[in-house]
Amino acid sequence: MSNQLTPPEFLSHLNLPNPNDPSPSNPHITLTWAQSLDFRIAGERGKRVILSGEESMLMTHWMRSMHQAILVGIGTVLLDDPRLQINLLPSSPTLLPPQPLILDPKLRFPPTTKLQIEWNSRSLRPPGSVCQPWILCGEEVSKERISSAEENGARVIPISLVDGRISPQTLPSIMTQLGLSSVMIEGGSRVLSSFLHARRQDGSSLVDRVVVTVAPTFIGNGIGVVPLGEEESLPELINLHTEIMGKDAVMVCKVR
Ligand SMILES: NC(=O)C1=CN([C@@H]2O[C@H](COP(=O)(O)OP(=O)(O)OC[C@H]3O[C@@H](n4cnc5c(N)ncnc54)[C@H](O)[C@@H]3O)[C@@H](O)[C@H]2O)C=CC1
Ligand SMILES: Nc1nc(O)c(N)c(N[C@@H]2O[C@H](COP(=O)(O)O)[C@@H](O)[C@H]2O)n1
Repeated sequence: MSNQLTPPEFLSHLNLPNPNDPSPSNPHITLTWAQSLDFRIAGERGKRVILSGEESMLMTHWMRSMHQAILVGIGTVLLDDPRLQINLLPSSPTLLPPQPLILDPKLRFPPTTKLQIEWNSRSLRPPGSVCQPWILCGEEVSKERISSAEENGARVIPISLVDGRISPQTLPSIMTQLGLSSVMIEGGSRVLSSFLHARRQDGSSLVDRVVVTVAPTFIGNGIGVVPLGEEESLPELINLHTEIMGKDAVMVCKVR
């Protein structure tokens, strides 16, 4: 746990909405990941790799605390079993974890995940220090399956799918309905790709900021930042700030 009481100053480049403002109509979207020098975010068959050093991992927890929600795809939940907590930050009643949102079209979310187990044992923890997992699934998921996930302690939000997926363009309105004004999207590969490619109706990027931690490591065989074949049409990024954090370089960018 860190003794540093405030987030790294360069995170002001995220340009987040004031948390005291009522939910804006366009919730803020930050896309973030940690990658190797060879554009990988995980090892063979999706095995989790710790790429971030101590300093940049701490920065990631600060970013989590600055957003109202944190979003990952079900692929990441099944492969990494993440906690999505802010456990590296000093304990303080003013530092709260973000609301976890899982994109899970078929509602595969198992009751054995750390996210679920930690929520179900919340009475053992300080109030507000753990959030209920909220799962966005397809409307066609059976009532039985939804009831079962809810009985296990998750909140399930059925929404209409586009090509079998939760369309990135629907996320802002879902977030507004849920009263969430900012989200940090942490991956994995397929989710990063669909949001990097996503545009608003006026042609601008759906994503407000991209924060990339680059670790001086080669992974070789592994999972790319975006799936194979989806690299060609990636948008151009405009660098707003680069911070050296320990062994890593952290870049805050805008999407052109
Ligand atoms: N180094 C890093 O920063 C991170 C690495 N990872 C790695 O990423 C890997 C998991 O990536 P993936 O298998 O691609 O899983 P993923 O986490 O991207 O989830 C993909 C699933 O989400 C569903 N989905 C719903 N809406 C979607 C949308 N709009 N776009 C894309 N998918 C949508 C898909 O149907 C699919 O089942 C793991 O190996 C994990 O370790 C994950 C997060 C961060
Ligand atoms: N910032 C960062 N650096 C890495 O090296 C990583 N492997 C990740 N992965 C992301 O963090 C999630 C797990 O975090 P917790 O254990 O819950 O704190 C993982 O699922 C990825 O989303 N991130």
